[in-house]
Amino acid sequence: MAAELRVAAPFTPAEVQAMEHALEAALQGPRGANPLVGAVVVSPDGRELATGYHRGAGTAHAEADAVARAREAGVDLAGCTMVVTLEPCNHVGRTGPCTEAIIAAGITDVVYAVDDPHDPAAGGAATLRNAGISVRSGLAAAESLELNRRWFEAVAEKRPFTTLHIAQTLDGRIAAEDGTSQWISSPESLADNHGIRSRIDAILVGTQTVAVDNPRLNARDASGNPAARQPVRAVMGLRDIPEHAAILGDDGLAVHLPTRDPREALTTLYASGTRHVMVEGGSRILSAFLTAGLVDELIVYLAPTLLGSGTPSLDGLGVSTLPDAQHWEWDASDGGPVRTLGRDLRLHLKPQRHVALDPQPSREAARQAQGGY
Ligand SMILES: NC(=O)C1=CN([C@@H]2O[C@H](COP(=O)(O)OP(=O)(O)OC[C@H]3O[C@@H](n4cnc5c(N)ncnc54)[C@H](OP(=O)(O)O)[C@@H]3O)[C@@H](O)[C@H]2O)C=CC1
Ligand SMILES: Nc1c(N[C@@H]2O[C@H](COP(=O)(O)O)[C@@H](O)[C@H]2O)[nH]c(=O)[nH]c1=O
Repeated sequence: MAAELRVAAPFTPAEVQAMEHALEAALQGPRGANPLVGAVVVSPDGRELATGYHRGAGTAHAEADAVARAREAGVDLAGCTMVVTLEPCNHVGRTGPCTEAIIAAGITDVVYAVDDPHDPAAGGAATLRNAGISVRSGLAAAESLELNRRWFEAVAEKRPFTTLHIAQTLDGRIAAEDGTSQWISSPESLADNHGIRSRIDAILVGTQTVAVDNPRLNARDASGNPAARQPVRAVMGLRDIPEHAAILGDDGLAVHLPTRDPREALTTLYASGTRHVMVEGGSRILSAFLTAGLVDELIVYLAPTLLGSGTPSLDGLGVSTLPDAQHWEWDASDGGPVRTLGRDLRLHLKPQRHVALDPQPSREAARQAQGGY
C-alpha cells in the first residue's frame, strides 16, 4: 500500500477566518497616502484576542493598533499569531516600526497577505524572522491586492494617490450661471471636506477657480481656525496666479503648476513629497484627471438643490457612445458608499477594475447581462 502523503495546511482555519476579519477591519480606515490595513491577533487555541486597523497617514499602523488595544484591555499576546493584510513595516515613519511592536508583544507567528511594495517600509518579514518569529505570507493575497488596488498602482507609478472632490447639485452643477458656488454643500459636507484637507498632502484647483472664487484652500474648523496640519495649495494651468490671490497666503505652501497635463502635475507634486492629493475642481480640471484615468477615489457631495443651468460638474470625458462610459464602483471603506451629511448625501466611489470588453457584444450577451431588459 502506498504511503499516505500528508502536506501541512499552510494556514489554519482560525488564521483564514482572522484574515477575513482583518480585511473587514481595514475597510474602516480612510484611503490616501497609506493603504488600508487590518490586523487580528489569534491565540494558540484559535480565539481572536485583538483587532486593529490603520486610520490614515500619521496614525498607528494596524498591527500597533491591535497590540495597543490588547494592552489597554490587559490581554497578553505572548505566543499568539498576528494575522495582517500587509507585510508589517520595518521603518520609522511618522509612527514606530510594526516589527518592533510585534516583537515587544511576544508574538511568535505572523501571517500576512502581501508584501509591502513601499521601499522605506519593506523588509519587515526578514526582520521578524531574524527575531525568531515564524512568518508566512500569501493568505488572501488576491483580496488584499484588490482592497488597495489603486494604491498599489499609484506606488508603482510613483505618483500621489488622487482623490477627486465634486460638490454638486442634484442636476450635476458645481456653480450657477454667474459662477457663484458658495455654498452648494451643507455645513456638514464642508466640515467633512475640511477634515480631508487636514490629512492630505496637497489640494489642487485650476487657474479659473482661483480667478472666480479666490479660494483660501486651507484646512479650517467651523469657527475658521486653521488646522494644525495644512496641505500644499497647488494651482494648475498656464496663467499666473494673481498677485493678491488668497491662495498664496504667507506660509509658503502655495505652488503654481504651469501645465495642463494632469500626469505632469502629479509627477511634480510627487517629487516634492506629496503622496495624497485632493483635486477640488473646477469642471475642466476634474474632467482632465478623470479622462486621464488618474483618479483613485471619488467623493461626491450631492446637494438636494436644482440650478437648471450653470457650470456642469464635468466638461467632457471623451465619451461619445455608451460602451465607452467610465464605470465606478461603490467604495465600502471609510464610512461606506453613501453617508448623509446634513441635507446632503456623500457618495464614495472607486474606479472599476479595467475589464477588456467585447467591442461588439452580441445582443444575446447584452440581454443576458441585463436580465432580459
Ligand atoms: N462646487 C465645487 O465643487 C467647485 C466648483 N468650482 C467652480 O468651478 C468653476 C470653474 O471651473 P472651470 O471654469 O472649469 O475652471 P477650472 O478651475 O477647471 O480651471 C480651468 C483652467 O485650468 C487650466 N487648465 C489646466 N489644465 C487644464 C486641462 N487639462 N484642461 C483644461 N484646462 C486646464 C486652464 O487655464 P490656463 O489658461 O491657465 O492653462 C483652464 O482655463 C467656478 O465657477 C468655481 O466656482 C470650482 C471648484 C469646486
Ligand atoms: N462650492 C463648494 C466648494 N468649492 C471649493 O471650495 C473652494 C473654496 O475654498 P475656501 O476658500 O478654502 O473656502 C472653491 O474654490 C472650490 O474649490 N466645495 C465644497 O465642498 N462645497 C461647495 O459647495
